[in-house]
Amino acid sequence: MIIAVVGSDGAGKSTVTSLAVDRLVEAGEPAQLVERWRIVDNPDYPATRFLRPPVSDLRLCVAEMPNPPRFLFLMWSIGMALLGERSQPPAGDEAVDEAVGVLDGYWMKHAASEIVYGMDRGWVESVVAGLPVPDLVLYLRLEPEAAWRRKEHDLVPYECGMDPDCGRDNFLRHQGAILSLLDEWSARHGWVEVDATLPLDTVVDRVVTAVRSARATGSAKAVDAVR
Ligand SMILES: Cc1cn([C@H]2C[C@H](O)[C@@H](COP(=O)(O)OP(=O)(O)O)O2)c(=O)[nH]c1=O
Repeated sequence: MIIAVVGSDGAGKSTVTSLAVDRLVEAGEPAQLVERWRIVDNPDYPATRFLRPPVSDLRLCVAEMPNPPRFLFLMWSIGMALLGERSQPPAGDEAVDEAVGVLDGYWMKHAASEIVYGMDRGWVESVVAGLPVPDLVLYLRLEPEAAWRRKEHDLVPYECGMDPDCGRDNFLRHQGAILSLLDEWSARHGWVEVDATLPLDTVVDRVVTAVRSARATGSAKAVDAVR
């Protein structure tokens, strides 16, 4: 089962996903955090051994890539994180149904961002349609102003319309455009919106509840549980 935690930059994807998975694992539940950079220097992913740490350098290299290679790299890396693990049980194994991969981000924010950077929207949407469809998407929704307050001192140009100075106006403009696309996809694909301005504990609780409910009852009922 695949559950994606998505949202624009600063919405809390990494923080919330990591805390939610920790909580599930501590409770003995078969949840696994899936994020793209786990494929680096990790023997569980033998086919990605050509990638070299540190991840901070890889991130810089990605930002320097031209499109469409950059977008394709981002989709390739999350696809590998999801599907390329050596220890994955064979398809059809019961464990496949039981295990929950909780994705930090998946394709959504990057696809939106690359469309804002000028990629053809129809082409981007066709590419992501070829990736595994999540059983549930939890959309941490945060307005750009609130994201700016969280991230003001921790920004990279990629998050700010490639403004090397990471200025406020460019951040707000770029993130506003990303949010519009995410809102549209959320409505179209039936994502479950979680108010990311709620206290962190509450947001984590909602994600944990949704994962448990999805495992126990199937994704449709998990949608009701989190609402
Ligand atoms: C979840 C959360 C994050 N933060 C901070 C932690 C980080 O410095 C920053 C961004 O969080 P992060 O989890 O990195 O967001 P994302 O992965 O969606 O880009 O916001 C808060 O201040 N409050 C919160 O409730």
